[in-house]
Amino acid sequence: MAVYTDVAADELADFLKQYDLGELLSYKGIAEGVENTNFLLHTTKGSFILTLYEKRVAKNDLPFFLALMTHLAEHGVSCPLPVKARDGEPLHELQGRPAAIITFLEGIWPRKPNAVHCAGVGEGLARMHLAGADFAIKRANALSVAGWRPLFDAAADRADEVQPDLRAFLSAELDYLSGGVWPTDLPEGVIHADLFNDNVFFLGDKLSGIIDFTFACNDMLAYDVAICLNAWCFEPDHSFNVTKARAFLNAYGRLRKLSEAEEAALPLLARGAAIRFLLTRLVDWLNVPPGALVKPKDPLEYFRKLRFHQSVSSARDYGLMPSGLVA
Ligand SMILES: Nc1ncnc2c1ncn2[C@@H]1O[C@H](COP(=O)(O)OP(=O)(O)O)[C@@H](O)[C@H]1O
Ligand SMILES: N[C@@H](CCOP(=O)(O)O)C(=O)O
Repeated sequence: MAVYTDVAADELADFLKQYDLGELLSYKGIAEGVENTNFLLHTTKGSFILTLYEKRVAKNDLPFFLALMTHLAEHGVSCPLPVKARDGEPLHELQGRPAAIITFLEGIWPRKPNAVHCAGVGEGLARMHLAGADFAIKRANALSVAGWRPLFDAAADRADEVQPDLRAFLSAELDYLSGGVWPTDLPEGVIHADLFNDNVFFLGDKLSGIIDFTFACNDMLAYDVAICLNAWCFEPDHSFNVTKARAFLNAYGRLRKLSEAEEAALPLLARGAAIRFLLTRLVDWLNVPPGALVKPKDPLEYFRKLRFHQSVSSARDYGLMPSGLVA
C-alpha cells in the first residue's frame, strides 16, 4: 500500500456516516505497499483498513475482490472481511476513487522469512486454492503473458537507465515466453497472484492471515506456486534457498499435490512470474507520481531471480524429488 490520495478528516468523517462503524477516533496513511491508497482507521467500533483503489485496479473488478474475500473467509481462510455500509454495499466512492473498508487482521508480516514461514505460506496457499474451487465469479489475469508486452512497451525506452542492456534482455525473454511455450492445459482456479511476504501475517510462527487480493484472478494454480517461490525462497543477496523452497513446496503438496505436468512446468512458470514483477516494478520505478508517499520496489531484484530461473533445468532444482514431493 501507499498513499497516493490524501483524505481530510472531515471528508473521512462524512464518508463514515454511511457505515455503522461508530465515531472516527484517529486515522493514518499506510506507507507500505505500492498499489493503492490505504488508511488505518480507529473508530469507537474498532480498527479497520480503508482502501482507495488506484491506477492498476479496474473498477469492474472490485466486486470480484470483495466477494472473493467474503467467500474465502466463509471457507476457513483467514483474510479481511469487507464491511458493508448501511445500504448493504461494501463499495463506495471517496475523493473520486472507488473505496472500501475491510476488517483489520492481527499479525505481522515477516521481514526475514525463514523455512517455517515458507511452510506456513505453502499450507496457506493450498488452503486458499482449495477454498476458491467453488467461487463462482471469474476474473481473467490481466498480468499474464499477454499483459507483459504493454508493460515492456511502457518502460522500454528508459529500461537501460536502470541497467545497461536491460531492454534487450527483457525483449528476448518476452519473445521466448510468448512464443508458444507458456502452458495452457494446467489446472486452473482462483489464485492470489501477489502472495508476497508483506501480504501474509504471522503471530509467532503461525500464519494468522492473508491480505491484499487486488491481483487475485483465475489462472493456473501452479503459477501462484511459482510467484511464491520467487517471493519467499530467495535470500536478501538474491541467492535461491532450496531449504525454504522445499519447506514451501512440501507444505503445499500435503494439501494439494502438484501433478507431474505442474512440476515440470515450474521453471517456466517461475520465469514468467519473475518477468511479470520485474516489469511492473520497472514501470513503477520509472513513474513515481510526484508527492506520493510510496517507496518503489527494486526491479533488479527480479532481474536476478529471472536469471536464476533461466539456469534451472528441472523442478528438482527447487527441491522437488523426481517421484513427487518428499514428506
Ligand atoms: N486487513 C488488514 N489488516 C491489517 N493491516 C492491513 C490490512 N490490510 C492492509 N494492511 C496494512 O497495509 C499494508 C499494505 O496493504 P496492501 O493490501 O498490500 O496494499 P496495496 O493495496 O497497495 O497492495 C500492509 O502491509 C499492512 O500493513
Ligand atoms: N508485490 C509486488 C508489489 C505490489 O504489491 P503490494 O502488496 O506491495 O502493493 C512487488 O513486490 O512487486
